[in-house]
Formats: sequence, structure tokens, C-alpha cells
Amino acid sequence: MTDAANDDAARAAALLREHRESIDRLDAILVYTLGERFKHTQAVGKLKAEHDLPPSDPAREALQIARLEDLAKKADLDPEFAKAFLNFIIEEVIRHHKKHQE
Ligand SMILES: C=C(O[C@@H]1C=C(C(=O)O)C=C[C@H]1O)C(=O)O
Repeated sequence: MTDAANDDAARAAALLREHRESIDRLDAILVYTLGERFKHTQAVGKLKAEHDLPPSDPAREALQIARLEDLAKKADLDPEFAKAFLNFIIEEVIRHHKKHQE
């Protein structure tokens, strides 16, 4: 390899490492954020079970989806992806809420 090609490869490796450090940091934020979100939804599930409320609330979900789609557009994230991601989380929350009621 020439010196120029070596320099180029070293620059690419450094950039890759920097991006991966950012990705790891953001993944940790996502996991801690989700953990915190689930603490609140578990508390909501307990309240719903104690007060005989239904596990899911489609009206609230519709508002959340609309809000998230709007936020996603502003954040340069695919709104369809944001919607699918929130629906995936909500599905898991509702599964937990149903368990509270068993
Ligand atoms: C957490 C709740 O329960 C369910 C889960 C939701 C969520 O994860 O955001 C939203 C609405 C409900 O279907 C709630 O009613 O607020």
C-alpha cells in the first residue's frame, strides 16, 4: 500500500471508531430512556388494574402517533419508522397491562 492509501485507511478507521462511539452512547440513552418509560407504563398498568380500566386506550395512542410523526419529521427521522417503533413499544406495554389484570 502507498503512504497515501495508508493515511486514507487510517482516517476511515478513525472516523468509523468515532461514529461507533456515538452509536454506542446513543444506544445506551435509548435503553435507559426505554427503561424509564416502562417504569411509568408499569405504574399506569397497576392503576388500570386497580381501577378496572381497559389495558389499551386507542384515543390516547392516536394522539401519541400523530405527535410522534410530527416530531419525527422535525428530527429528520422517517415518520413511518417512528410510528412502527412506537406501535411496537405500545404493544409490549399493553401485553404487560393485560398481565396486571390476570
Ligand atoms: C400507558 C398507557 O397504556 C397504553 C399504552 C400506551 C403507551 O405505551 O404509551 C398508551 C396508551 C395505552 O394503550 C396509557 O393509557 O397511558
